[in-house]
Amino acid sequence: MEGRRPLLHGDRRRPGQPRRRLVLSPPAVPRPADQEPCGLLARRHGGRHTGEAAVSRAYDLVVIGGGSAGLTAARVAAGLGARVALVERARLGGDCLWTGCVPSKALLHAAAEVHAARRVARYGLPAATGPADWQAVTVHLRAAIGRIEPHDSSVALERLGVEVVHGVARFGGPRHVDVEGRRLVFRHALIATGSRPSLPTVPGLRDAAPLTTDTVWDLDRLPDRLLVVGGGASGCELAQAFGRLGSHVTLLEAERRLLPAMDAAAGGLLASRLTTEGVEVRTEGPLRAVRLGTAEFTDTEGAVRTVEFDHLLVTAGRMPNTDGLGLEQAGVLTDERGLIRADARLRTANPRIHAAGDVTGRMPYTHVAGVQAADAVLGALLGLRPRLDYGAVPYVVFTDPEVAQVGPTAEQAARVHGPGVRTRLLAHEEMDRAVTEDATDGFTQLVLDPRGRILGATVVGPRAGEAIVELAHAVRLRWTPRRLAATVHPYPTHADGPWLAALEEVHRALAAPRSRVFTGSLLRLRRGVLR
Ligand SMILES: Cc1cc2nc3c(=O)[nH]c(=O)nc-3n(C[C@H](O)[C@H](O)[C@H](O)COP(=O)(O)OP(=O)(O)OC[C@H]3O[C@@H](n4cnc5c(N)ncnc54)[C@H](O)[C@@H]3O)c2cc1C
Ligand SMILES: NC(=O)c1ccc[n+]([C@@H]2O[C@H](COP(=O)([O-])OP(=O)(O)OC[C@H]3O[C@@H](n4cnc5c(N)ncnc54)[C@H](O)[C@@H]3O)[C@@H](O)[C@H]2O)c1
Repeated sequence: MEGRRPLLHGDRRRPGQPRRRLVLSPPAVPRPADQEPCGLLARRHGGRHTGEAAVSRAYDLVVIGGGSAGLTAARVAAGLGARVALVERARLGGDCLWTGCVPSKALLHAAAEVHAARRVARYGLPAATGPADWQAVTVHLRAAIGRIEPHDSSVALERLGVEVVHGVARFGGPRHVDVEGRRLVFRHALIATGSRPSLPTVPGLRDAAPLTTDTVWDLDRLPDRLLVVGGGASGCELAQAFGRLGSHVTLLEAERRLLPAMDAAAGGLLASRLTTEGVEVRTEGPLRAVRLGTAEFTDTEGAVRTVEFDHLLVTAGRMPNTDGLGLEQAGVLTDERGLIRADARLRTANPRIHAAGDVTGRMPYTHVAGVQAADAVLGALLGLRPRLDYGAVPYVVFTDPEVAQVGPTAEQAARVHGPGVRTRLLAHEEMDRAVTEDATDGFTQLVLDPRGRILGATVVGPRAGEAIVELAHAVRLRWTPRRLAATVHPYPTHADGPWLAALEEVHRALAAPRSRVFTGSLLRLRRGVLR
Protein backbone atom coordinates (compact mmCIF):
# COMPACT_ATOMS: atom_id res chain seq x y z
CA MET A 1 0.00 0.00 0.00
CA GLU A 2 1.28 3.45 -0.87
CA GLY A 3 1.46 6.11 1.84
CA ARG A 4 1.51 3.84 4.89
CA ARG A 5 0.64 5.42 8.25
CA PRO A 6 3.56 5.11 10.63
CA LEU A 7 1.50 5.11 13.82
CA LEU A 8 -0.64 2.22 12.76
CA HIS A 9 2.26 0.30 11.41
CA GLY A 10 4.80 1.04 14.15
CA ASP A 11 5.68 -2.37 15.51
CA ARG A 12 7.26 -2.35 18.94
CA ARG A 13 6.85 1.15 20.35
CA ARG A 14 4.93 4.16 19.16
CA PRO A 15 7.19 7.13 18.48
CA GLY A 16 7.34 9.44 21.48
CA GLN A 17 5.49 7.06 23.77
CA PRO A 18 7.12 7.20 27.23
CA ARG A 19 8.24 4.01 28.86
CA ARG A 20 5.91 3.37 31.76
CA ARG A 21 8.16 1.56 34.15
CA LEU A 22 11.92 1.27 34.42
CA VAL A 23 13.26 -1.98 35.80
CA LEU A 24 16.35 -1.00 37.74
CA SER A 25 17.46 -4.42 38.89
CA PRO A 26 17.49 -6.72 35.87
CA PRO A 27 14.96 -9.53 36.11
CA ALA A 28 16.04 -13.09 35.41
CA VAL A 29 15.08 -14.25 31.92
CA PRO A 30 12.09 -16.41 32.88
CA ARG A 31 11.84 -19.89 31.41
CA PRO A 32 8.58 -21.52 30.53
CA ALA A 33 8.99 -23.70 33.63
CA ASP A 34 9.07 -20.58 35.83
CA GLN A 35 5.70 -19.43 34.67
CA GLU A 36 2.57 -19.61 36.69
CA PRO A 37 0.41 -22.65 36.07
CA CYS A 38 -2.37 -22.01 33.59
CA GLY A 39 -5.12 -22.99 36.06
CA LEU A 40 -4.10 -20.29 38.50
CA LEU A 41 -3.88 -17.75 35.71
CA ALA A 42 -7.22 -18.78 34.32
CA ARG A 43 -8.89 -18.27 37.69
CA ARG A 44 -7.21 -14.94 38.17
CA HIS A 45 -8.47 -13.78 34.82
CA GLY A 46 -12.04 -14.80 35.34
CA GLY A 47 -12.17 -18.34 33.87
CA ARG A 48 -14.66 -20.72 35.49
CA HIS A 49 -13.99 -24.40 35.90
CA THR A 50 -17.51 -25.69 35.90
CA GLY A 51 -17.07 -28.12 33.01
CA GLU A 52 -19.09 -25.75 30.79
CA ALA A 53 -17.16 -22.99 29.06
CA ALA A 54 -18.05 -19.49 30.35
CA VAL A 55 -19.25 -17.46 27.35
CA SER A 56 -18.40 -13.77 27.10
CA ARG A 57 -19.95 -11.03 24.98
CA ALA A 58 -18.59 -11.13 21.41
CA TYR A 59 -15.25 -9.42 20.88
CA ASP A 60 -14.57 -7.40 17.74
CA LEU A 61 -11.18 -9.08 17.68
CA VAL A 62 -9.59 -11.98 19.53
CA VAL A 63 -5.83 -12.12 19.02
CA ILE A 64 -4.05 -15.40 19.70
CA GLY A 65 -0.41 -14.84 20.61
CA GLY A 66 1.27 -11.91 22.34
CA GLY A 67 4.46 -11.60 20.27
CA SER A 68 5.42 -8.88 17.77
CA ALA A 69 2.37 -9.54 15.58
CA GLY A 70 -0.22 -10.06 18.31
CA LEU A 71 0.85 -7.06 20.40
CA THR A 72 0.72 -4.73 17.41
CA ALA A 73 -2.67 -6.08 16.36
CA ALA A 74 -4.11 -5.58 19.83
CA ARG A 75 -2.73 -2.03 20.13
CA VAL A 76 -3.98 -1.01 16.69
CA ALA A 77 -7.43 -2.53 17.23
CA ALA A 78 -7.79 -0.93 20.68
CA GLY A 79 -6.71 2.38 19.15
CA LEU A 80 -9.62 2.07 16.72
CA GLY A 81 -11.99 1.63 19.66
CA ALA A 82 -12.58 -2.09 19.13
CA ARG A 83 -13.37 -4.58 21.89
CA VAL A 84 -10.19 -6.69 21.90
CA ALA A 85 -8.95 -9.72 23.80
CA LEU A 86 -5.40 -11.00 23.47
CA VAL A 87 -4.63 -14.56 24.55
CA GLU A 88 -1.05 -15.50 25.48
CA ARG A 89 0.02 -18.88 26.84
CA ALA A 90 3.46 -17.88 28.06
CA ARG A 91 5.14 -14.46 28.17
CA LEU A 92 3.90 -11.32 26.46
CA GLY A 93 6.62 -10.10 24.13
CA GLY A 94 7.12 -13.38 22.30
CA ASP A 95 10.24 -14.58 20.57
CA CYS A 96 11.61 -11.16 19.68
CA LEU A 97 11.75 -9.87 23.24
CA TRP A 98 12.77 -12.99 25.15
CA THR A 99 14.73 -15.28 22.85
CA GLY A 100 15.19 -13.50 19.50
CA CYS A 101 16.01 -9.97 18.40
CA VAL A 102 16.56 -8.35 21.79
CA PRO A 103 18.90 -10.82 23.52
CA SER A 104 20.76 -11.58 20.27
CA LYS A 105 21.41 -7.91 19.50
CA ALA A 106 22.43 -7.28 23.12
CA LEU A 107 24.79 -10.26 22.91
CA LEU A 108 26.29 -8.98 19.66
CA HIS A 109 26.82 -5.57 21.25
CA ALA A 110 28.65 -7.10 24.25
CA ALA A 111 30.72 -9.23 21.87
CA ALA A 112 31.63 -6.22 19.72
CA GLU A 113 32.89 -4.36 22.79
CA VAL A 114 34.98 -7.35 23.86
CA HIS A 115 36.33 -7.67 20.31
CA ALA A 116 37.32 -4.00 20.30
CA ALA A 117 39.02 -4.40 23.67
CA ARG A 118 41.09 -7.27 22.26
CA ARG A 119 42.34 -5.00 19.47
CA VAL A 120 43.42 -1.89 21.38
CA ALA A 121 47.11 -2.86 21.51
CA ARG A 122 47.63 -0.98 18.26
CA TYR A 123 46.81 2.22 20.14
CA GLY A 124 49.29 1.44 22.91
CA LEU A 125 46.82 0.10 25.44
CA PRO A 126 46.89 -3.37 27.01
CA ALA A 127 44.71 -5.71 24.97
CA ALA A 128 42.02 -7.79 26.69
CA THR A 129 42.71 -11.52 26.63
CA GLY A 130 40.86 -14.67 27.73
CA PRO A 131 37.16 -15.39 27.75
CA ALA A 132 34.57 -12.78 28.73
CA ASP A 133 32.64 -13.13 31.99
CA TRP A 134 29.43 -14.82 30.81
CA GLN A 135 27.51 -13.84 33.96
CA ALA A 136 28.34 -10.19 33.33
CA VAL A 137 27.27 -10.55 29.70
CA THR A 138 23.92 -12.01 30.74
CA VAL A 139 23.35 -9.09 33.12
CA HIS A 140 23.53 -6.86 30.04
CA LEU A 141 21.10 -9.09 28.09
CA ARG A 142 18.60 -9.17 30.96
CA ALA A 143 18.82 -5.43 31.44
CA ALA A 144 17.98 -4.87 27.75
CA ILE A 145 15.00 -7.22 27.99
CA GLY A 146 13.93 -5.67 31.29
CA ARG A 147 13.88 -2.17 29.82
CA ILE A 148 11.70 -3.15 26.86
CA GLU A 149 9.41 -5.62 28.63
CA PRO A 150 7.16 -3.04 30.39
CA HIS A 151 6.04 -1.75 27.01
CA ASP A 152 4.80 -5.25 26.08
CA SER A 153 3.29 -6.04 29.50
CA SER A 154 -0.33 -6.76 30.46
CA VAL A 155 -0.39 -3.47 32.37
CA ALA A 156 0.54 -1.50 29.24
CA LEU A 157 -2.01 -3.36 27.11
CA GLU A 158 -4.79 -3.09 29.65
CA ARG A 159 -4.15 0.64 29.90
CA LEU A 160 -4.91 0.78 26.16
CA GLY A 161 -8.15 -1.11 26.72
CA VAL A 162 -7.01 -4.59 25.64
CA GLU A 163 -8.24 -7.50 27.74
CA VAL A 164 -5.32 -9.86 28.30
CA VAL A 165 -6.27 -13.50 28.79
CA HIS A 166 -3.55 -15.86 30.01
CA GLY A 167 -3.74 -19.44 28.83
CA VAL A 168 -3.59 -21.73 25.81
CA ALA A 169 -6.08 -20.77 23.10
CA ARG A 170 -7.82 -23.30 20.89
CA PHE A 171 -10.56 -22.71 18.35
CA GLY A 172 -13.73 -24.54 19.30
CA GLY A 173 -15.56 -23.50 16.11
CA PRO A 174 -15.50 -20.88 13.35
CA ARG A 175 -16.54 -18.05 15.70
CA HIS A 176 -15.08 -18.87 19.10
CA VAL A 177 -11.86 -19.62 20.92
CA ASP A 178 -11.64 -21.59 24.16
CA VAL A 179 -9.08 -20.64 26.79
CA GLU A 180 -8.78 -22.67 29.97
CA GLY A 181 -12.52 -23.22 30.31
CA ARG A 182 -13.53 -19.80 29.06
CA ARG A 183 -15.19 -19.21 25.68
CA LEU A 184 -14.31 -16.07 23.72
CA VAL A 185 -16.78 -15.38 20.92
CA PHE A 186 -15.39 -13.20 18.15
CA ARG A 187 -16.41 -11.28 15.07
CA HIS A 188 -12.82 -11.50 13.89
CA ALA A 189 -9.77 -13.38 15.09
CA LEU A 190 -6.08 -13.10 14.36
CA ILE A 191 -3.73 -16.06 14.55
CA ALA A 192 -0.34 -14.72 15.64
CA THR A 193 1.09 -17.79 17.32
CA GLY A 194 4.61 -17.46 15.88
CA SER A 195 7.15 -20.21 15.41
CA ARG A 196 9.68 -22.29 17.32
CA PRO A 197 13.10 -23.75 16.50
CA SER A 198 13.02 -26.93 14.45
CA LEU A 199 15.53 -29.75 14.84
CA PRO A 200 16.61 -31.63 11.72
CA THR A 201 16.08 -35.38 11.79
CA VAL A 202 19.61 -36.53 12.52
CA PRO A 203 20.55 -39.71 14.44
CA GLY A 204 21.64 -38.90 18.00
CA LEU A 205 20.73 -35.20 17.79
CA ARG A 206 17.85 -35.18 20.25
CA ASP A 207 19.78 -37.36 22.73
CA ALA A 208 22.56 -34.76 22.69
CA ALA A 209 20.05 -32.25 24.17
CA PRO A 210 21.08 -29.48 21.77
CA LEU A 211 20.69 -25.85 22.64
CA THR A 212 18.37 -23.78 20.48
CA THR A 213 17.68 -20.06 20.33
CA ASP A 214 15.02 -20.75 22.98
CA THR A 215 17.53 -22.12 25.50
CA VAL A 216 20.99 -20.75 24.67
CA TRP A 217 20.30 -17.74 26.91
CA ASP A 218 20.07 -20.03 29.94
CA LEU A 219 23.71 -21.22 29.69
CA ASP A 220 25.43 -20.80 33.02
CA ARG A 221 28.89 -20.43 31.51
CA LEU A 222 30.54 -19.62 28.23
CA PRO A 223 30.99 -22.83 26.20
CA ASP A 224 34.62 -23.83 25.51
CA ARG A 225 33.90 -25.58 22.21
CA LEU A 226 30.61 -24.62 20.61
CA LEU A 227 29.29 -26.25 17.45
CA VAL A 228 26.65 -24.13 15.71
CA VAL A 229 24.59 -26.07 13.16
CA GLY A 230 23.02 -23.82 10.50
CA GLY A 231 24.64 -20.79 8.88
CA GLY A 232 21.52 -18.65 8.42
CA ALA A 233 20.93 -15.38 10.24
CA SER A 234 20.74 -16.90 13.73
CA GLY A 235 23.74 -19.17 13.25
CA CYS A 236 26.01 -16.43 11.85
CA GLU A 237 25.06 -13.87 14.51
CA LEU A 238 25.49 -16.30 17.40
CA ALA A 239 28.67 -17.91 16.02
CA GLN A 240 30.34 -14.51 15.75
CA ALA A 241 29.11 -13.37 19.17
CA PHE A 242 30.25 -16.51 21.03
CA GLY A 243 33.55 -16.54 19.11
CA ARG A 244 34.29 -12.95 20.09
CA LEU A 245 33.40 -13.63 23.72
CA GLY A 246 35.97 -16.42 23.83
CA SER A 247 34.38 -19.74 22.79
CA HIS A 248 36.05 -21.86 20.14
CA VAL A 249 33.24 -21.96 17.57
CA THR A 250 32.66 -24.24 14.58
CA LEU A 251 29.87 -23.14 12.25
CA LEU A 252 28.44 -25.91 10.09
CA GLU A 253 26.21 -25.05 7.13
CA ALA A 254 24.64 -27.60 4.79
CA GLU A 255 24.86 -25.35 1.72
CA ARG A 256 28.06 -24.22 0.03
CA ARG A 257 27.92 -20.75 1.57
CA LEU A 258 26.77 -18.90 4.65
CA LEU A 259 23.45 -17.02 4.41
CA PRO A 260 22.49 -19.11 1.38
CA ALA A 261 19.27 -17.17 0.81
CA MET A 262 21.16 -13.88 0.43
CA ASP A 263 23.66 -12.45 -2.07
CA ALA A 264 26.47 -14.97 -2.73
CA ALA A 265 29.29 -12.45 -2.30
CA ALA A 266 27.86 -11.35 1.05
CA GLY A 267 27.97 -14.90 2.43
CA GLY A 268 31.54 -15.33 1.15
CA LEU A 269 32.70 -12.09 2.70
CA LEU A 270 31.13 -12.94 6.04
CA ALA A 271 32.73 -16.41 5.98
CA SER A 272 36.18 -14.94 5.49
CA ARG A 273 35.64 -12.39 8.29
CA LEU A 274 34.48 -15.11 10.70
CA THR A 275 37.45 -17.28 9.73
CA THR A 276 39.84 -14.36 10.38
CA GLU A 277 38.29 -14.02 13.83
CA GLY A 278 38.92 -17.71 14.59
CA VAL A 279 35.53 -19.28 13.83
CA GLU A 280 35.91 -22.55 11.95
CA VAL A 281 33.49 -22.18 9.05
CA ARG A 282 32.45 -25.47 7.40
CA THR A 283 30.13 -24.84 4.48
CA GLU A 284 30.47 -28.36 3.30
CA GLY A 285 27.39 -30.40 4.01
CA PRO A 286 24.62 -31.16 6.47
CA LEU A 287 25.00 -32.61 9.92
CA ARG A 288 24.67 -36.41 9.55
CA ALA A 289 24.94 -37.84 13.07
CA VAL A 290 25.78 -36.90 16.65
CA ARG A 291 27.29 -39.16 19.26
CA LEU A 292 29.11 -38.50 22.55
CA GLY A 293 30.27 -34.96 21.93
CA THR A 294 31.15 -35.60 18.29
CA ALA A 295 29.21 -34.45 15.25
CA GLU A 296 29.56 -36.02 11.83
CA PHE A 297 29.02 -34.39 8.47
CA THR A 298 29.95 -35.24 4.91
CA ASP A 299 32.29 -32.81 3.16
CA THR A 300 32.19 -31.66 -0.48
CA GLU A 301 34.23 -34.72 -1.58
CA GLY A 302 31.83 -37.08 0.17
CA ALA A 303 34.28 -37.87 2.99
CA VAL A 304 32.89 -38.17 6.51
CA ARG A 305 34.30 -35.44 8.80
CA THR A 306 33.91 -35.01 12.53
CA VAL A 307 33.80 -32.04 14.90
CA GLU A 308 34.12 -32.34 18.66
CA PHE A 309 32.08 -30.05 20.86
CA ASP A 310 31.09 -29.34 24.46
CA HIS A 311 27.87 -27.56 23.49
CA LEU A 312 25.79 -27.96 20.39
CA LEU A 313 23.55 -25.12 19.21
CA VAL A 314 21.06 -25.84 16.44
CA THR A 315 19.93 -22.87 14.33
CA ALA A 316 18.60 -24.80 11.36
CA GLY A 317 15.29 -23.03 10.79
CA ARG A 318 11.92 -22.76 12.52
CA MET A 319 8.47 -24.34 12.41
CA PRO A 320 5.08 -22.65 12.90
CA ASN A 321 3.07 -22.95 16.12
CA THR A 322 -0.14 -24.27 14.60
CA ASP A 323 -0.54 -27.69 16.20
CA GLY A 324 -3.24 -27.98 18.84
CA LEU A 325 -4.95 -24.75 17.74
CA GLY A 326 -8.18 -26.45 16.63
CA LEU A 327 -7.76 -25.09 13.10
CA GLU A 328 -10.00 -27.76 11.62
CA GLN A 329 -12.92 -26.68 13.79
CA ALA A 330 -12.29 -23.09 12.71
CA GLY A 331 -12.09 -23.95 9.01
CA VAL A 332 -8.52 -22.64 8.71
CA LEU A 333 -6.15 -24.45 6.35
CA THR A 334 -2.40 -25.00 6.64
CA ASP A 335 0.21 -26.08 4.09
CA GLU A 336 2.39 -29.18 4.30
CA ARG A 337 4.81 -27.38 6.68
CA GLY A 338 1.98 -26.35 9.02
CA LEU A 339 2.09 -22.68 7.94
CA ILE A 340 -1.29 -20.95 7.85
CA ARG A 341 -2.61 -20.57 4.32
CA ALA A 342 -3.63 -16.93 3.86
CA ASP A 343 -4.23 -14.68 0.87
CA ALA A 344 -2.45 -11.41 0.10
CA ARG A 345 -4.73 -9.65 2.61
CA LEU A 346 -3.81 -12.25 5.24
CA ARG A 347 -7.29 -13.79 5.29
CA THR A 348 -7.32 -17.51 6.02
CA ALA A 349 -9.78 -20.01 4.53
CA ASN A 350 -12.20 -18.72 7.19
CA PRO A 351 -12.65 -15.06 6.14
CA ARG A 352 -13.35 -14.06 9.77
CA ILE A 353 -9.88 -15.22 10.74
CA HIS A 354 -6.64 -13.52 9.66
CA ALA A 355 -3.04 -14.55 10.32
CA ALA A 356 0.13 -12.50 10.82
CA GLY A 357 3.77 -12.97 11.74
CA ASP A 358 6.00 -16.04 11.61
CA VAL A 359 2.98 -18.35 11.48
CA THR A 360 2.40 -17.21 7.88
CA GLY A 361 6.00 -18.05 6.86
CA ARG A 362 6.24 -14.82 4.84
CA MET A 363 9.47 -12.98 5.72
CA PRO A 364 9.72 -14.01 9.37
CA TYR A 365 10.96 -10.76 10.88
CA THR A 366 9.60 -8.58 13.66
CA HIS A 367 9.04 -5.55 11.44
CA VAL A 368 7.07 -7.68 8.98
CA ALA A 369 5.03 -9.26 11.78
CA GLY A 370 4.03 -5.80 13.01
CA VAL A 371 3.04 -4.50 9.59
CA GLN A 372 1.12 -7.66 8.71
CA ALA A 373 -0.72 -7.46 12.02
CA ALA A 374 -1.73 -3.83 11.50
CA ASP A 375 -2.80 -4.60 7.92
CA ALA A 376 -4.84 -7.60 9.05
CA VAL A 377 -6.62 -5.49 11.69
CA LEU A 378 -7.41 -2.71 9.22
CA GLY A 379 -8.71 -5.31 6.78
CA ALA A 380 -10.77 -7.21 9.34
CA LEU A 381 -12.25 -4.32 11.33
CA LEU A 382 -12.52 -1.57 8.73
CA GLY A 383 -12.66 -3.50 5.48
CA LEU A 384 -9.58 -1.68 4.16
CA ARG A 385 -7.28 -3.44 1.74
CA PRO A 386 -3.71 -2.62 2.68
CA ARG A 387 -1.19 -4.79 0.85
CA LEU A 388 2.41 -5.16 1.90
CA ASP A 389 5.00 -4.99 -0.89
CA TYR A 390 7.30 -7.77 0.31
CA GLY A 391 9.73 -6.95 -2.50
CA ALA A 392 10.53 -3.65 -0.79
CA VAL A 393 10.97 -4.95 2.77
CA PRO A 394 14.57 -4.74 3.97
CA TYR A 395 16.15 -7.24 6.35
CA VAL A 396 19.46 -7.30 8.13
CA VAL A 397 21.84 -9.83 9.61
CA PHE A 398 23.53 -8.02 12.50
CA THR A 399 26.96 -9.58 12.21
CA ASP A 400 30.09 -7.46 11.77
CA PRO A 401 30.01 -6.55 8.94
CA GLU A 402 26.23 -6.24 8.82
CA VAL A 403 24.56 -7.83 5.80
CA ALA A 404 21.44 -6.01 4.59
CA GLN A 405 19.19 -6.86 1.69
CA VAL A 406 16.10 -5.49 0.03
CA GLY A 407 14.35 -7.00 -2.97
CA PRO A 408 15.89 -9.78 -5.02
CA THR A 409 19.59 -10.58 -5.31
CA ALA A 410 21.06 -10.32 -8.82
CA GLU A 411 20.67 -14.11 -9.27
CA GLN A 412 17.03 -14.06 -8.21
CA ALA A 413 16.24 -11.00 -10.35
CA ALA A 414 17.81 -12.57 -13.44
CA ARG A 415 15.57 -15.61 -13.01
CA VAL A 416 12.49 -13.35 -13.14
CA HIS A 417 13.52 -10.50 -15.46
CA GLY A 418 16.00 -12.28 -17.75
CA PRO A 419 19.40 -11.22 -19.02
CA GLY A 420 18.55 -7.48 -19.05
CA VAL A 421 19.15 -7.34 -15.29
CA ARG A 422 22.35 -5.42 -14.41
CA THR A 423 24.19 -4.65 -11.21
CA ARG A 424 26.17 -1.62 -10.06
CA LEU A 425 28.76 -2.47 -7.44
CA LEU A 426 30.58 -0.08 -5.17
CA ALA A 427 33.45 -1.65 -3.19
CA HIS A 428 33.76 0.01 0.17
CA GLU A 429 37.44 0.78 -0.44
CA GLU A 430 35.87 3.64 -2.40
CA MET A 431 33.92 4.88 0.62
CA ASP A 432 35.92 7.23 2.84
CA ARG A 433 33.96 6.56 6.02
CA ALA A 434 34.75 2.87 5.70
CA VAL A 435 38.44 3.75 5.16
CA THR A 436 38.56 5.95 8.27
CA GLU A 437 37.12 3.08 10.32
CA ASP A 438 39.37 0.46 8.73
CA ALA A 439 36.18 -1.35 7.70
CA THR A 440 36.51 -1.61 3.93
CA ASP A 441 35.48 -5.29 3.87
CA GLY A 442 32.13 -4.60 2.29
CA PHE A 443 30.20 -3.40 -0.70
CA THR A 444 26.99 -1.83 -1.91
CA GLN A 445 25.33 -3.46 -4.88
CA LEU A 446 22.31 -2.17 -6.76
CA VAL A 447 20.28 -4.61 -8.83
CA LEU A 448 18.71 -2.84 -11.83
CA ASP A 449 15.87 -4.10 -13.98
CA PRO A 450 16.07 -3.94 -17.80
CA ARG A 451 14.58 -0.40 -17.65
CA GLY A 452 17.29 0.74 -15.24
CA ARG A 453 15.08 0.92 -12.13
CA ILE A 454 16.35 -0.25 -8.75
CA LEU A 455 14.82 -3.67 -8.10
CA GLY A 456 16.93 -4.71 -5.15
CA ALA A 457 20.13 -4.03 -3.26
CA THR A 458 22.67 -5.59 -0.93
CA VAL A 459 24.83 -3.66 1.51
CA VAL A 460 27.60 -5.31 3.51
CA GLY A 461 29.44 -3.18 6.04
CA PRO A 462 29.05 -1.26 9.28
CA ARG A 463 25.58 0.32 9.60
CA ALA A 464 24.35 -1.58 6.54
CA GLY A 465 21.03 -1.88 8.39
CA GLU A 466 20.71 1.89 8.32
CA ALA A 467 22.05 2.35 4.78
CA ILE A 468 19.57 -0.16 3.33
CA VAL A 469 16.58 1.94 4.37
CA GLU A 470 16.91 4.50 1.60
CA LEU A 471 17.38 1.68 -0.88
CA ALA A 472 14.11 0.22 0.37
CA HIS A 473 12.48 3.57 -0.46
CA ALA A 474 14.08 3.42 -3.88
CA VAL A 475 12.80 -0.10 -4.52
CA ARG A 476 9.30 0.69 -3.27
CA LEU A 477 9.03 3.84 -5.34
CA ARG A 478 10.67 2.24 -8.43
CA TRP A 479 13.43 4.84 -8.51
CA THR A 480 16.27 4.90 -10.99
CA PRO A 481 19.81 5.54 -9.67
CA ARG A 482 19.49 9.08 -11.11
CA ARG A 483 16.57 9.77 -8.78
CA LEU A 484 18.51 8.46 -5.80
CA ALA A 485 21.64 10.37 -6.77
CA ALA A 486 19.72 13.66 -6.85
CA THR A 487 19.61 13.84 -3.03
CA VAL A 488 22.87 15.16 -1.58
CA HIS A 489 24.28 12.93 1.18
CA PRO A 490 26.53 14.16 4.02
CA TYR A 491 30.23 13.26 3.91
CA PRO A 492 31.59 10.93 5.22
CA THR A 493 28.79 8.57 6.21
CA HIS A 494 27.88 4.94 5.70
CA ALA A 495 24.91 6.23 3.70
CA ASP A 496 27.50 7.25 1.11
CA GLY A 497 27.50 3.64 -0.17
CA PRO A 498 24.06 3.80 -1.84
CA TRP A 499 24.69 7.37 -2.99
CA LEU A 500 28.11 6.68 -4.52
CA ALA A 501 26.80 3.53 -6.21
CA ALA A 502 23.94 5.56 -7.71
CA LEU A 503 26.29 8.39 -8.76
CA GLU A 504 28.64 5.87 -10.36
CA GLU A 505 25.72 4.57 -12.43
CA VAL A 506 24.77 8.14 -13.45
CA HIS A 507 28.35 9.04 -14.41
CA ARG A 508 28.75 5.86 -16.45
CA ALA A 509 25.50 6.61 -18.24
CA LEU A 510 26.81 10.11 -19.04
CA ALA A 511 30.07 8.66 -20.37
CA ALA A 512 28.29 6.10 -22.60
CA PRO A 513 28.69 6.64 -26.38
CA ARG A 514 25.03 7.66 -26.89
CA SER A 515 25.24 10.33 -24.21
CA ARG A 516 28.66 11.43 -25.51
CA VAL A 517 27.12 12.31 -28.87
CA PHE A 518 24.79 14.70 -27.07
CA THR A 519 27.26 16.08 -24.49
CA GLY A 520 29.97 16.40 -27.18
CA SER A 521 27.66 18.47 -29.42
CA LEU A 522 26.66 20.66 -26.50
CA LEU A 523 30.31 21.24 -25.56
CA ARG A 524 31.22 22.21 -29.12
CA LEU A 525 28.26 24.57 -29.30
CA ARG A 526 29.19 26.26 -25.98
CA ARG A 527 32.82 26.57 -27.12
CA GLY A 528 31.57 28.38 -30.23
CA VAL A 529 29.33 30.72 -28.23
CA LEU A 530 31.82 31.53 -25.43
CA ARG A 531 34.94 31.77 -27.59
C1 LIG B 1 17.81 -15.58 17.51
C2 LIG B 1 16.82 -14.76 16.74
C3 LIG B 1 17.12 -13.46 16.43
C4 LIG B 1 16.19 -12.70 15.71
N1 LIG B 1 16.54 -11.42 15.38
C5 LIG B 1 15.69 -10.67 14.66
C6 LIG B 1 16.03 -9.34 14.32
O1 LIG B 1 17.10 -8.84 14.66
N2 LIG B 1 15.14 -8.61 13.60
C7 LIG B 1 13.94 -9.14 13.20
O2 LIG B 1 13.17 -8.44 12.55
N3 LIG B 1 13.58 -10.41 13.53
C8 LIG B 1 14.44 -11.18 14.24
N4 LIG B 1 14.07 -12.45 14.59
C9 LIG B 1 12.75 -12.96 14.18
C10 LIG B 1 11.65 -12.44 15.13
O3 LIG B 1 11.98 -12.78 16.46
C11 LIG B 1 10.32 -13.07 14.74
O4 LIG B 1 10.07 -12.87 13.37
C12 LIG B 1 9.15 -12.45 15.52
O5 LIG B 1 9.38 -12.52 16.90
C13 LIG B 1 7.84 -13.16 15.17
O6 LIG B 1 6.79 -12.60 15.91
P1 LIG B 1 5.38 -13.36 15.99
O7 LIG B 1 4.48 -12.44 16.72
O8 LIG B 1 4.99 -13.86 14.68
O9 LIG B 1 5.65 -14.64 16.88
P2 LIG B 1 6.17 -14.82 18.37
O10 LIG B 1 7.00 -13.70 18.82
O11 LIG B 1 6.76 -16.19 18.42
O12 LIG B 1 4.84 -14.76 19.25
C14 LIG B 1 3.90 -15.79 19.23
C15 LIG B 1 3.27 -15.86 20.60
O13 LIG B 1 2.13 -16.72 20.54
C16 LIG B 1 2.05 -17.47 21.72
N5 LIG B 1 1.24 -18.65 21.44
C17 LIG B 1 1.50 -19.67 20.58
N6 LIG B 1 0.49 -20.55 20.55
C18 LIG B 1 -0.44 -20.08 21.42
C19 LIG B 1 -1.72 -20.56 21.82
N7 LIG B 1 -2.26 -21.68 21.34
N8 LIG B 1 -2.41 -19.83 22.74
C20 LIG B 1 -1.90 -18.68 23.25
N9 LIG B 1 -0.70 -18.19 22.89
C21 LIG B 1 0.02 -18.89 21.98
C22 LIG B 1 3.52 -17.78 22.04
O14 LIG B 1 3.68 -18.09 23.41
C23 LIG B 1 4.18 -16.45 21.65
O15 LIG B 1 4.30 -15.57 22.74
C24 LIG B 1 14.96 -13.24 15.32
C25 LIG B 1 14.65 -14.57 15.66
C26 LIG B 1 15.56 -15.32 16.36
C27 LIG B 1 15.22 -16.74 16.71
N1 LIG C 1 18.77 -10.38 12.09
C1 LIG C 1 17.60 -10.96 11.87
O1 LIG C 1 16.65 -10.36 11.38
C2 LIG C 1 17.42 -12.37 12.29
C3 LIG C 1 18.36 -13.01 13.08
C4 LIG C 1 18.15 -14.33 13.43
C5 LIG C 1 17.01 -14.99 12.99
N2 LIG C 1 16.13 -14.33 12.23
C6 LIG C 1 14.93 -15.00 11.74
O2 LIG C 1 14.73 -16.22 12.40
C7 LIG C 1 14.46 -17.25 11.46
C8 LIG C 1 15.26 -18.47 11.85
O3 LIG C 1 16.64 -18.25 11.63
P1 LIG C 1 17.60 -19.46 11.41
O4 LIG C 1 18.96 -18.91 11.16
O5 LIG C 1 17.42 -20.46 12.49
O6 LIG C 1 16.99 -20.18 10.14
P2 LIG C 1 17.31 -20.04 8.57
O7 LIG C 1 16.29 -20.86 7.91
O8 LIG C 1 17.48 -18.63 8.21
O9 LIG C 1 18.74 -20.75 8.40
C9 LIG C 1 18.92 -22.11 8.70
C10 LIG C 1 20.19 -22.59 8.04
O10 LIG C 1 20.47 -23.90 8.53
C11 LIG C 1 20.92 -24.70 7.46
N3 LIG C 1 20.66 -26.10 7.80
C12 LIG C 1 19.45 -26.72 7.87
N4 LIG C 1 19.62 -28.01 8.23
C13 LIG C 1 20.95 -28.21 8.41
C14 LIG C 1 21.74 -29.34 8.77
N5 LIG C 1 21.20 -30.52 9.04
N6 LIG C 1 23.09 -29.19 8.85
C15 LIG C 1 23.65 -27.97 8.58
N7 LIG C 1 22.95 -26.89 8.22
C16 LIG C 1 21.61 -26.99 8.14
C17 LIG C 1 20.13 -24.20 6.27
O11 LIG C 1 20.79 -24.50 5.05
C18 LIG C 1 20.08 -22.69 6.53
O12 LIG C 1 21.15 -21.99 5.93
C19 LIG C 1 14.86 -16.74 10.10
O13 LIG C 1 13.82 -16.95 9.22
C20 LIG C 1 15.11 -15.27 10.28
O14 LIG C 1 14.14 -14.55 9.60
C21 LIG C 1 16.31 -13.05 11.85
